[in-house]
Parts: sequence; C-alpha cells; structure tokens
Amino acid sequence: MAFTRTKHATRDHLPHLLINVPEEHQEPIKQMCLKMMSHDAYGKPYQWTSRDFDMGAPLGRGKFGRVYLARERHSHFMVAMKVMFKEELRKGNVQRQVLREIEIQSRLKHPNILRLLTWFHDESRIYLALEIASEGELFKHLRNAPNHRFDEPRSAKYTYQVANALNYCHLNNVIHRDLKPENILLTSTDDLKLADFGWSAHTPNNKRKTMCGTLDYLPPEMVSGHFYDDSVDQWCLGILCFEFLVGSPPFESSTSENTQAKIKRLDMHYPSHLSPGAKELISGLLRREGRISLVDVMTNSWVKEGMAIRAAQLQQQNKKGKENLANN
Ligand SMILES: Nc1ncnc2c1ncn2[C@@H]1O[C@H](COP(=O)(O)OP(=O)(O)OP(=O)(O)O)[C@@H](O)[C@H]1O
Repeated sequence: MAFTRTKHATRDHLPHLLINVPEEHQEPIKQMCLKMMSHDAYGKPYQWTSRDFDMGAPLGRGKFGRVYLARERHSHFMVAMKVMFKEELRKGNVQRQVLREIEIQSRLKHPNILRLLTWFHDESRIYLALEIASEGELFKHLRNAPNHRFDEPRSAKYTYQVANALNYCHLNNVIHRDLKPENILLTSTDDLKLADFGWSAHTPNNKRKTMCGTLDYLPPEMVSGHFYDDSVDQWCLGILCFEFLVGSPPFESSTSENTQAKIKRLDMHYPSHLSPGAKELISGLLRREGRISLVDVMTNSWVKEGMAIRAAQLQQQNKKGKENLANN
C-alpha cells in the first residue's frame, strides 16, 4: 500500500498479492498496485497534503468532523477522509482527545479496527485518511433490522469480531472504553470495524478512574467512581451483544439516575426469545467481577455455531444475488 512505510511489496510480489482477487478484477487491481508502487510516498517518508486527494461525496457528519469519499490522485486509491476544523476542536476543547485518537488509531492494525492510513493538517483543518467502511454505522443497520434487532447468528459473528478487536487492543495496552453500535462501522463484506478511539486510553499497569463512555454502556465500577481496568470493555461487549439481540441495551430507562441505579443493582431481564447459549454468554460478561475473557468469548460454542450459520447465510445470499443478476 502507498501508505505503509515499512515492509513494502515490490513488482515481484504482484502475483502473490493477486492470489485471492477474482479474475475479472485482476487487471485493474494490478494497475492500481503498480501506480501505488511508483508513488513518491511508497516506502519513503512523505508529507501528504489535501492536494494529493480529490474530494468526493459526503459519507457522513459527526460532532466535529465531516467525512468524504476521497481518491488519492496518483494511485486512485479510495479513502474516507475525515476533515475537522481546528477552530471547532478548540471551541469544543477536544484537541487532546483528537490527538489521542490519532496517536492510538495509527498504531492499531487489525482486520476489525478501522485503519487510519495517514493524517495531515493545514492552517485551519486536520485530515484523517481512513479505510472505507461502505455500509456505514452499524447502529443504522440495527435500527433498520426487523424489530430493531439482529438474529442470533449475525449477533454471534459481530460479537466475535468485536471481541477479537478488543483482545488485540488489550494486548497492545489500549482500552476502548466507548463501545456502542454508533462507534462500529460495517463493510460491504459484512465485517465490523471498530472506530472512534476518542475515549480510549493507554493502560500502563495502574488502574484508572476517569468516568467516560456512554451511560447505557457504563459498567458498575465506573458508575460508582471506583478504579477500573481493561475488563470494562468485556462489560461493554456484554451490553453490545444484548443490544444486538434485543434491540435496546439492558439497563435503559427514562432517566440517567434510573439507568445508573439499575446498573449498580444489575437489574436486567432476558427476553424469552433469547437462547440459553446467548444468555449464558451475556451473563458471563455482565458481572461485577470475574468477567469471562475475550478469548473465552471467541471460543464460546454459541459464538462459534452462530458464526458458521451466518457464513452459510451470506453464501446463500451471494448465490441468490448472482442468480438475480444473471436473470436480469
Ligand atoms: N471510514 C468510514 N467509511 C465510511 N463511512 C464513514 C467512515 N467514517 C465515518 N463515516 C461516516 O461518517 C459519519 C461521521 O463520522 P465521524 O467519525 O465524524 O463521526 P462520529 O464518530 O459519528 O461522531 P463524533 O465522533 O463526532 O461523535 C459516520 O457516522 C459514518 O456514517
């Protein structure tokens, strides 16, 4: 890739790079790779600027940023370009949060974590060149799903992918701390990308005490203002898995005081449509202490079986899609 600064593929590696690429896409991808390899940035330090990119359609808008589809001029490599105005960041007093997000996200390289490919700034703006997740926020898909919830196989697959991403974060001494469907993006291949590391933190051994994250997802130790460690992310994964399956988080209530009180009492109910496997997994995560590990989640039998069913569902959908295309 034009953006990587170490371990570069050369022309000799092209046959290897194209191994899993369908026949009909081989030539355009080969041409793009060749263009990337001939870019001044390839393998060398390079000062990117907005002049290197053609900006296209808007993909979305956040509190401080607007995100556009953008194309790198030389290689035609597509990215999602997040543009933030320095003045707005200053007014919102979030400069440090943004710098932390950049610093942490540029170090993390995992298939289920949104890649920050490069970043640069000019007098008034900061630009983040991000990997594209073309299906956008997972939250939108949850809201559009029947009864605002995913079926068990789909929930199991997504739970696995988030557990995998969080496990990688923890191995790299990073706690995400703000897991929720709004902070997860979906790709065209039905894969999740964890985004928004604005609240994440390095975890140098000692426990932390900052209250952050979203109320519905806060673990009891954070609600009570106690010290906490990276197992807060396991709690959030339990809430997320519940929300996938039920359509709303388990401690949701009309006021934030009630939500906090319910979290402290672990006052929640499992709807009758949940399978015993799903309940067992969630109850292993939504504990005050002794939460199951992320590796336990990834090897859990409900998760494994659900993933296999989801893979078969997608294969079936793809087959139908191809048949419909052929018939039209
Ligand atoms: N990499 C991406 N690929 C595709 N769409 C994206 C990508 N990043 C962001 N978007 C879209 O742009 C929207 C805004 O993203 P952004 O990261 O600025 O905001 P946010 O995280 O939702 O909000 P905030 O951090 O301000 O609370 C997202 O909701 C999503 O729809």
